[in-house]
Amino acid sequence: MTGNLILSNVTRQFGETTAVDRVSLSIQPGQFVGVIGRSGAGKSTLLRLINRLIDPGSGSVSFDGVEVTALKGKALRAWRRDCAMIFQQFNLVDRLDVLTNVLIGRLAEHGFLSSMAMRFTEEERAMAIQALDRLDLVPQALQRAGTLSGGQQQRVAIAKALVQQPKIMLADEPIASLDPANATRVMDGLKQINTEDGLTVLVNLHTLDTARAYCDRIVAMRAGRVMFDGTAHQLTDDVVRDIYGLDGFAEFNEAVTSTTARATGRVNEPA
Ligand SMILES: Nc1ncnc2c1ncn2[C@@H]1O[C@H](COP(=O)(O)OP(=O)(O)OP(=O)(O)O)[C@@H](O)[C@H]1O
Repeated sequence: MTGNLILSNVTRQFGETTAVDRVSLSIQPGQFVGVIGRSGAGKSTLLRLINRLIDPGSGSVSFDGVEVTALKGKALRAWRRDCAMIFQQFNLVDRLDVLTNVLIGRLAEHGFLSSMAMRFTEEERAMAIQALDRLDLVPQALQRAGTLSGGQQQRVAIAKALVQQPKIMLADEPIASLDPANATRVMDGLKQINTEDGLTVLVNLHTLDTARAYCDRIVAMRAGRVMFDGTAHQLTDDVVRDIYGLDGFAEFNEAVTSTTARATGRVNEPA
């Protein structure tokens, strides 16, 4: 098993809009990949195509040589468990405690009846506590999720994703609604898991400085197309201006605090 995720010429339209336009990417196991782009660039659609929340109009998504777009029934459910997804709005059950929210990540392993009864084994509880410990959330384990800060809730969502024992972690703008301090803790949590477990992480981001600080590889999208695919070092300010124009550059750079290395980037012209 290699853990290679390969997208070939993936396209998805919504009416007249081509949300994702002939995207080809090959993502090796253990990479920390940031997908950047302005609102509407196709970032969310790309992640949803990978975990099959939506289907492509054409093209192929494969993982370890298995065609993901052809999966059905049990195999599709297994794939959704293998590729955990984290959302901007956390997707926790506010009235349930943190530990139970994390355990919900195990439900894909349960049959219908034990899911309904929310019965979990001691081993699963231990796994959930361990995941919470990695994200510094053990003291909050019995607190209602809705009473936590946004950053803590997002870290609970990461713990919940971890107990799914995924092969790849997808995060759709996980820090878009957080203040900088909480955003840093969430990104640190993702990076720690990536480094310690070798788990592939694919994360949609709005700001350049975050992508440059955390990602081994940055994919920049515009109007559904991949316009750049390279390292943070290669994604110079000049390259960003080429792709997004001056307005886009200013928007991306709102949160930029550090200066950027001046290296030569690779820009793919749209076909
Ligand atoms: N379910 C849908 N129905 C119709 N149009 C859609 C749907 N999902 C996405 N789109 C359109 O596809 C394009 C890409 O949207 P997408 O949400 O993937 O972009 P994004 O880069 O994630 O933007 P944002 O940062 O605002 O979430 C947009 O024009 C959007 O309006």
